[in-house]
Amino acid sequence: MTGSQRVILLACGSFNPPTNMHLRMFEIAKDFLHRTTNYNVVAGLMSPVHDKYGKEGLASAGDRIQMLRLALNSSSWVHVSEWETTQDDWTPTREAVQYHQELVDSVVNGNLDPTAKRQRLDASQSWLNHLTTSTDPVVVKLLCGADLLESFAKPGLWKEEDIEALVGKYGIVVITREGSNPYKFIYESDLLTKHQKNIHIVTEWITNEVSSTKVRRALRRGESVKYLVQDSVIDYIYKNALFNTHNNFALSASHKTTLLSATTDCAIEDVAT
Ligand SMILES: Nc1ncnc2c1ncn2[C@@H]1O[C@H](COP(=O)(O)OP(=O)(O)OP(=O)(O)O)[C@@H](O)[C@H]1O
Ligand SMILES: NC(=O)c1ccc[n+]([C@@H]2O[C@H](COP(=O)(O)O)[C@@H](O)[C@H]2O)c1
Ligand SMILES: [Zn+2]
Repeated sequence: MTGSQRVILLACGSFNPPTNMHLRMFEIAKDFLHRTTNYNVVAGLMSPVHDKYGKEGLASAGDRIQMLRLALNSSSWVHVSEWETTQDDWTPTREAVQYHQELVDSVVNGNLDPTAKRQRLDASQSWLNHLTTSTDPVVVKLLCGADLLESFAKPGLWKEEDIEALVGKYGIVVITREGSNPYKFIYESDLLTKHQKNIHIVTEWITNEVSSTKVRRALRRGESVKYLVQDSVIDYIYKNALFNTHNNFALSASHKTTLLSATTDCAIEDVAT
């Protein structure tokens, strides 16, 4: 794309576990940006939150990274960034965006000597490699659902200067979610209205209200989550007895996930009898 601005979409979240909608967000946002702006989306990154985020029922970062890797096997352009999980503590989202922007700046635009560049590329992620085929600048934007945008209003949750940096300096791409009204939310905020040009609202018409919470609930109850989560992720969850699936362990050990997911109800009866 000539004259276009290269963009990386960075989604921060728990991904506990990653659902198909987490993956869809990237496809929806990319299509929208290519249709309505001169952005060229060159990569997507999923940045799982640190264990110390402390959300109830949060699987370990190691498990969440493995699940993301499995889920992203089918994507040619979205990758996992482990950086947040390797820090000593939880990282505010502004810092996560800033880190990735600085990393990209140093490798794509920076004046690093070839050895330092090599080290940085080796130490980091393969997604950086293909960006170096051009010296056109790359900007990192936060990709999120409307609930995350609306959480800006929760008292004490976000620093004002972080919100200002996210919308003013970097930019946000927001996917609508059932029950959200991001346009109204922006209208009611002076700060967001000031930076409206940098907030891209993507109305998702093919709505899918899957959430990790609902998936965990279904798993806990031994219900099928097939077609909500990638098969490879379901396998991983059962093999590692995540999200209280150990209650259904006999079930998982004796059945292939595909079979299990399609026939959970009968399988439960089989095991019980
Ligand atoms: N169905 C969805 N539609 C739009 N955005 C979504 C959807 N599910 C998740 N997201 C977005 O994905 C990002 C990561 O969210 P998160 O890991 O909290 O997923 P979640 O499904 O909301 O999980 P939980 O139920 O545990 O809060 C957030 O920006 C969130 O808004
Ligand atoms: N002040 C902040 O930067 C801030 C506050 C709350 C959540 N977050 C981030 O939002 C993401 C969403 O997490 P949830 O799973 O809680 O919806 C996480 O990556 C978390 O780090 C950031
Ligand atoms: Zn959430």
